[in-house]
Amino acid sequence: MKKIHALVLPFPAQGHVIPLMKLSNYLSEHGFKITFVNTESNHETVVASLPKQSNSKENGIRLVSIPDGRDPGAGERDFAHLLDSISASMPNYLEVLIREINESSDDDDKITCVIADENMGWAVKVAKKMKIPAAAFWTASVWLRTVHLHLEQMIETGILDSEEGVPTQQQMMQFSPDMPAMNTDMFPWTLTGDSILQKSFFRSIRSNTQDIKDADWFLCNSVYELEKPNFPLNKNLLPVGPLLLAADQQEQLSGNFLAEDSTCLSWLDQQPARSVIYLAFGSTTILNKHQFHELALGLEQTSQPFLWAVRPSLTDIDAYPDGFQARVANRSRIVGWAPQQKVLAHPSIACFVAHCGWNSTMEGVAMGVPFLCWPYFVDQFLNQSYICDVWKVGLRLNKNDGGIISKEEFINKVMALLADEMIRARALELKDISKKNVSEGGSSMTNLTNFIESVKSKLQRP
Ligand SMILES: O=c1ccn([C@@H]2O[C@H](COP(=O)(O)OP(=O)(O)O[C@H]3O[C@H](CO)[C@@H](O)[C@H](O)[C@H]3O)[C@@H](O)[C@H]2O)c(=O)[nH]1
Repeated sequence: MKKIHALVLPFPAQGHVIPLMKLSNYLSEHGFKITFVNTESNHETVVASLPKQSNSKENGIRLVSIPDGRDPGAGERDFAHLLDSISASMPNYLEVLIREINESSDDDDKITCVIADENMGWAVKVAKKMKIPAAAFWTASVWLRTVHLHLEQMIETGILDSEEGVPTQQQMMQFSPDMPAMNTDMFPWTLTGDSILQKSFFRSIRSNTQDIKDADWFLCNSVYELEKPNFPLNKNLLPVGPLLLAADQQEQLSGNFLAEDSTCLSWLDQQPARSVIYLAFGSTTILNKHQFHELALGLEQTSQPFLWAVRPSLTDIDAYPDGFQARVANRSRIVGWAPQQKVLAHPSIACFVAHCGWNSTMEGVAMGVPFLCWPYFVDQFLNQSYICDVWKVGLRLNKNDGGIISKEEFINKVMALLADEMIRARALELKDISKKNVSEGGSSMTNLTNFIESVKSKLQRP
């Protein structure tokens, strides 16, 4: 029988590379050979942060790269330019890569299936043109995908301007009677804080949503029970989440862009059960100096131990209050990049102060940890609404009139969250639901197994 060789293509951002790498680890352990395609700039960071002993070939995952089409030295955060150059140049680079691999391989080694991030929906078209079966993979909430699937309808009915996706007026939208109504000002592409980016983002969402339509399979990193009302609106979408790194598999690749600082795990071992506040803001959040300073003071004034992931680009290097680190040294750990999944699973963690990126949301839910929500942009406000209003496993932090989450607000909400037994109980219920889904016979696990079988059977057909 022909071996399955999947080419996996994430959107080139941390919150996309990680879940597709988790999926790749799983598939490689179930007989797939994986060629994982990064853009050239991300390739170096992913390879550099691999554990020294890891050998991606042995894992069955080969890391390769293609250009994203931007000039060398383009700004890391110039997302608008990135979105435009991806759609202009990457389809061609991808086609060339697939041809090169197939022409230099024997029959058993040719690419037999493409798994593309839906944010790279054009890759489904490339695969189809080359007569290769394709799966589309959605990395965010199904709720967000529902909104995207309604874009053309909202443009036709005049709710959205077709150029920039700006709502023509503020109004409440409800896509399913069993979901909360959302104000049009929560549409993620309008929450980028930059009109050029908004336009590119909207254009990219529209074309990707069209391009994925011919995919053979649709997968997402979610859990059926958590997003039930959205599935009837997302035909054929199979939830396979929460995707996690296997706790006992040291050899799995993480896809991190920064090296993990695992020294915090032994520090966590020394802390009392359910005592530590864990704070992490994903890969793109930026806190201005004033906000960061205020948060640090708030942390100092709670008497709780805390573990804070402060990536180098989170804030200015001199944003800490004078003497802060020395004053909190005996009850805190600050790391550049935490081994987040292991941290959230640790019994000493009491709560998760999170920016509500979808991966962090899924990981926190899977580990049964209550959330304090600090959304920054795009879909994170929708995810906050899930956490606080739908699942009821967390609390919101509100900004003051100056646009800042004050230290008083932070302290009050941390204390309220730690004392809230209902939230704690509900978080444990969701943990249980998530765990069942990814255990043998659970719906996510069954979907993954069926996907694998379906890919195999497609390859056997002449
Ligand atoms: O110190 C850290 C901080 C984060 N992480 C991991 O990094 C990932 C971060 O992903 P996510 O929580 O989704 O945040 P972003 O990186 O901000 O993700 C982008 O992509 C997501 C998925 O599409 C969107 O939901 C977000 O809004 C978008 O910003 C997660 O797996 C975390 O476990 C670590 O391992 N260590």
